[in-house]
Amino acid sequence: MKTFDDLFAELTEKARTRPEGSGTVAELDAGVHQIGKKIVEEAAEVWMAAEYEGDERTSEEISQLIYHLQVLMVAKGLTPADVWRHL
Ligand SMILES: N=c1c2ncn([C@@H]3O[C@H](COP(=O)(O)OP(=O)(O)OP(=O)(O)O)[C@@H](O)[C@H]3O)c2ncn1[C@@H]1O[C@H](COP(=O)(O)O)[C@@H](O)[C@H]1O
Repeated sequence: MKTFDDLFAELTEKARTRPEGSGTVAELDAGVHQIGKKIVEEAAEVWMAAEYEGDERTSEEISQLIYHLQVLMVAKGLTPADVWRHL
């Protein structure tokens, strides 16, 4: 099972090597404005899933929100430690 740190390392590597067909690379190239829109969209999907769609769907939507948050972190050059220090 992939952890937050595993995914972050994978996305950081994708940003560095820019493999063909990577959705992460495409999203990074689209820029912070587009990534931000995906975050807002996924956050709304988490909310709707939590109210109406059950635990499995909610978990899936949360994973997608985490993914897009991580893409934003990579785009901005932020590390998990930059975030954790605010918790
Ligand atoms: N975990 C994710 C992940 N979560 C979400 N997404 C993207 O975010 C999109 C979800 O947004 P949408 O709501 O538009 O998609 P959807 O098809 O409507 O899905 P639902 O919300 O309806 O479930 C997906 O289609 C993916 O493009 C992800 N894309 C990639 N990853 C992981 O990131 C890693 C690198 O991926 P690549 O850069 O594509 O190689 C791999 O380990 C992937 O598993």
